[in-house]
Amino acid sequence: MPDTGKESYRALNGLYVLHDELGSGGFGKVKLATHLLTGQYVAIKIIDKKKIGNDLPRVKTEMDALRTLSHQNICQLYQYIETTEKFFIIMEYCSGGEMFDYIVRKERLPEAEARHFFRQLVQAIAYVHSLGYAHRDLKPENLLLTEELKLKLIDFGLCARPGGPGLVNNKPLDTCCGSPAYAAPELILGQQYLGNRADVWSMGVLLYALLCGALPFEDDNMQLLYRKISNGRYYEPDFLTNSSKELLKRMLQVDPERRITVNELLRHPWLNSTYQAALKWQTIYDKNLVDEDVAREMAYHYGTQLGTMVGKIKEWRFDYLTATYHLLLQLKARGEKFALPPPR
Ligand SMILES: O=C(Nc1ccc2c(c1)CCNCC2)c1ccc(Br)cc1
Repeated sequence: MPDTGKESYRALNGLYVLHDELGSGGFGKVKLATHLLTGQYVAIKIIDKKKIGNDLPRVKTEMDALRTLSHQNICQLYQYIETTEKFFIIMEYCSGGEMFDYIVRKERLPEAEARHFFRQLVQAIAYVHSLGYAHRDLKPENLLLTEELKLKLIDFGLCARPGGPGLVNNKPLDTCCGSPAYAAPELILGQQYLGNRADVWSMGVLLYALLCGALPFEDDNMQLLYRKISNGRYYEPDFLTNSSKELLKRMLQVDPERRITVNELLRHPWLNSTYQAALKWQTIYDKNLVDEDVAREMAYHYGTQLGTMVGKIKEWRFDYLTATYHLLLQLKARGEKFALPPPR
């Protein structure tokens, strides 16, 4: 009997039910699924080991990053299942879909709306860099939106990690990666580059896309595209305000030494105008703090003491228990009732 695919999904039996496909990335497909115990939607990235071959290290890189990163603007890892044939990466479902589709639908965003999203991206990247990571593949397809139009960063398959091949913070990196249209000049020229500064360039390309509904550097011919990026000259539509033009100029500096840094970005007037609170980039989550209401509901369901359940949650094993905790916490944060069935 040919493998209907069902067999290789048996690791999900009783835990998740799969629904339609949400997208297929470089690594495999992402499917919508239901987490059975809570009835909540999740996104499951399914990676076939045979198909990724020697790209396996990128999956490990992403998993290491996702285990460490926990931030309000980063798509949360819930659970990770490895079988002989597949990886199942169970993630937060972002029902608003990709930022790419959002921009296409609206053509371009008014400055205030672009600011609403860009502030969240800067917060996510400031947090990622503070832990010594660089994302290195920033593009609209890797920015997802929740129902409440919160921004969530995904796809750390190309990120540079601390102590990896060439550190991130002000240490040279030499692996070329990411999507050319968003890639920094120093990166496409194959020079050694700093992950943090390359991310700022990509964020500049993203800000241009948000504000203009087009890319600053575009050409079907790869060589011509590379030349445009290396020259760093781009069209400034008349509808751009002077402050937007000034910020784009600071971000799309060909010389990484002259490019604005993330720390300067956090304080830039363009990001902070019309907002009282300065950008708070730190994570709102504390791995040592477990929500007691959620833990109590889980202790009831699993028939354990509250203290025992809190201890189990704090192990952060990214198993079904971790997924259940995050999903109940999300329900509580949305002010919805969260209850688990009584112990069997
Ligand atoms: O939620 C995700 N994608 C998604 C959610 C909703 C929609 C989309 C993608 C686009 C397809 N149309 C429906 C709207 C998602 C979550 C995590 C990862 Br990794 C990759 C994708």
